[in-house]
Amino acid sequence: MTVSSAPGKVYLFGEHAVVYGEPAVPCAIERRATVTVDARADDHIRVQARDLSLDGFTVEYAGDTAERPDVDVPEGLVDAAMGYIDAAVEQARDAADAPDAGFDITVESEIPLGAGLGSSAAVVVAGIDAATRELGVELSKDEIADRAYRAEYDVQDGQASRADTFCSAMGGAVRVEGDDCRRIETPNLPFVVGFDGGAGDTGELVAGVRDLRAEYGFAADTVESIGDIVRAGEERLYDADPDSEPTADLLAELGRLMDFDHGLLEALGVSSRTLDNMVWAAREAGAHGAKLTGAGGGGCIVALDETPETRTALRYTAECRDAFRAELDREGVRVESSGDGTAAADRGDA
Ligand SMILES: Nc1ncnc2c1ncn2[C@@H]1O[C@H](COP(=O)(O)OP(=O)(O)OP(=O)(O)O)[C@@H](O)[C@H]1O
Ligand SMILES: C[C@@](O)(CCO)CC(=O)[O-]
Ligand SMILES: [Mg+2]
Repeated sequence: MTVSSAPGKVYLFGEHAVVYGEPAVPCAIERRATVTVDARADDHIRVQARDLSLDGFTVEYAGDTAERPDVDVPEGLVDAAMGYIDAAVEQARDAADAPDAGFDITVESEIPLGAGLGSSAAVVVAGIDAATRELGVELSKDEIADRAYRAEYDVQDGQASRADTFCSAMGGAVRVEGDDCRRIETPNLPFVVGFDGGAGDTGELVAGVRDLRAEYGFAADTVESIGDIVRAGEERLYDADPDSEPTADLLAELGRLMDFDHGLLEALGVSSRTLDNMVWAAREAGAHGAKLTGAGGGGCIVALDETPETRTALRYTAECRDAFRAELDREGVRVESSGDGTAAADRGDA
């Protein structure tokens, strides 16, 4: 049995525009998806995903033929869920040259689904890590990030950037521009997350921006302007001392750019009334800046505030279901236990 976990993320800025080759800066946060994988003697895949709905479900199938004895959730949801896990299994089989490998898989997660915190990337990254280790293959973090990207790309019909999967695999703050992915050192940024209890469909939201961009030059300009915001923000990050607390100037400037980014995302049609209300509640509470994170449509906002004020204000905001401080995760994917159940040693970066 092998257990691996991987973190979710928030976007400091750059989501959506990153799909069209602009840079983005996502940051891994200390909320994890944990995937337990047990090799089977046959080629069946059995999945338990209790967080996927209120009831959770179990699916067992072999090859392409789904047999769903215990399913009590809508079929579309099952298909959506199985897409990411299937794709992770395919990547692991390919990496280990074991096309007929079967697994019992359990997914547990602290990351709300479809809420902009990268639950899909975390599940895929942890799943590929656990399944390949279970087959005796140890991939570097870079290889896991690459295979996880291919899995998300397939499930999202070619509409995915490398940002979420690279960030989840490597941990920390990262910068992604097309195929160029790197870690960047930043001071500890005081992220506060507000969650409206809802979700957005990443594929649909990305398709909406793609259509707007194709129809209107000014929508394409808006996407480019998001890239300009990221370029301005990263200059400030490179100037900052990663080993010190962020200065008031840095927080003020990053916050201003986050506000600007949210305005442009709103213009591109990916915000919602509840996300906007949480953004305004955070700003009025004194946050340096606030924006939606991830695909949008519903789910989470991220604000910058080193005090408890924003969190408290969000908790008193009607549209907000949950508000929490999100610490930067600097570790990325990690193995929790493998083989005989002993905690495995840390693996170095590739
Ligand atoms: N705990 C889980 N168990 C099983 N599947 C999960 C779990 N968490 C996420 N997933 C898979 O990820 C899908 C959600 O991915 P989606 O990309 O739509 O949202 P997200 O990754 O949470 O947000 P974003 O991409 O905006 O950051 C779910 O439909 C499911 O297929
Ligand atoms: C909306 C998007 O930019 C981020 C989703 O978390 C899509 C992607 O990068 O694949
Ligand atoms: Mg996702």
